[in-house]
Amino acid sequence: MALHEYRRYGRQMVLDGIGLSGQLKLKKSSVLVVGAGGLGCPAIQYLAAAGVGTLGIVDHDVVELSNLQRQILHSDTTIGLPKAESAKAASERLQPMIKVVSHACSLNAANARAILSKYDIILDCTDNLPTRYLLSDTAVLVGKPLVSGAALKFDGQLCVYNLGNTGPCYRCIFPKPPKRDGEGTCEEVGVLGVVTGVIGTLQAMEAIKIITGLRDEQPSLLIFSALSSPSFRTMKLRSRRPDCPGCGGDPSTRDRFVNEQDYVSFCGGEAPNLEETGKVNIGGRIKPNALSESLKGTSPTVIDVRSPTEFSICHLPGSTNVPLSVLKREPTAHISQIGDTFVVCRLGNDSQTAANILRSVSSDPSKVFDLIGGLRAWSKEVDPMFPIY
Ligand SMILES: Nc1ncnc2c1ncn2[C@@H]1O[C@H](COP(=O)(O)OP(=O)(O)OP(=O)(O)O)[C@@H](O)[C@H]1O
Ligand SMILES: [Zn+2]
Repeated sequence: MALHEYRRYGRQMVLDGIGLSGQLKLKKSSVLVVGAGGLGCPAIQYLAAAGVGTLGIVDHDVVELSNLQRQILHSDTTIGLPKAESAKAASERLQPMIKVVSHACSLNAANARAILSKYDIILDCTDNLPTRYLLSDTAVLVGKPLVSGAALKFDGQLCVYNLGNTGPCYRCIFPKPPKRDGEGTCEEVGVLGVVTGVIGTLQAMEAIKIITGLRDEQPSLLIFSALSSPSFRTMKLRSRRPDCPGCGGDPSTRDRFVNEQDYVSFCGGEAPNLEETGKVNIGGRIKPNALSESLKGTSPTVIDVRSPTEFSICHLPGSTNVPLSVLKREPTAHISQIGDTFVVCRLGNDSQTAANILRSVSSDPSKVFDLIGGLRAWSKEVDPMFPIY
């Protein structure tokens, strides 16, 4: 190591358990961060600063304004650029001596093995279940530990899978995709940036512990709830399930298992379009421009099924806030039996559910409409100044 490296890393090299040998291990190591979003940005930042020799960054998305509240390696000037490139440039600014490789592509069953096998440790900083299962299966296949993080609203989770190639994998703990009742993605239900910061930073911590040999091999799941006291809880995890298709059985068949998996449909596929699945009683769906016309001159019932918090940020003039949970309890109280009823939400999913419920109690279901694409589409197509997020 050069003199400037002793200076740069001195504060962590003096720590028992790190020392010169630990710093050299970090320098020789390579970590792949999948997802350069809310979790990936803080993880990349600390791994780069700590001197991890090679960092790989996978992300298929581009930077958007709504990312900047938590995806701290990106900035106004990188909006529109691939996140993998934006994060690479930011980490190179932070630490010019390390090697950063960007993979601006979707990680899928066809490329996961080739990409993961180039690195020592994998960080799952993504936000969707198909990628979580794919990463877990592939990490087992290529024999790498997988440091997995998740964050939503005020809560987060952290777990290291396939630790020492003997620890449980994601499928051992979640043989079926975990149900998140009434919950959605960060985009749907929100997340506090600091929560992703906490979990992403802990993912970097776990990676550093594994590289330097400071991590024991006891599998555990850390649960973080910013609004609870205490905020951190740790649960010991069971060992591998012998019948787990991801890590149990004959290793020679695992490659085929990954190739044959349809990860998206295993996890329930895309958010259902109720109209296509035949669950909408009649075709009472309306596009933003048509709703805009319908609102002119008349004063129909407009029900906004978002939460009161979301409603207080912005809403259509004359609309009434009836959160979906309230509407489900007493649908008849909110239906206009005379004129049209228009139901809106943010992205157009909850309003479909709500409209369906209202149709089932309406004397004329053809007068109940839900706004396609929600208020997000309204802001794009009708009113660009509408401050939806
Ligand atoms: N299979 C995948 N291949 C590559 N990148 C992925 C994959 N799955 C998820 N990602 C990336 O993981 C990141 C997850 O981060 P995060 O949820 O904070 O960002 P986001 O999706 O931009 O957020 P929002 O939900 O607010 O739009 C995203 O940048 C996303 O592009
Ligand atoms: Zn398993």
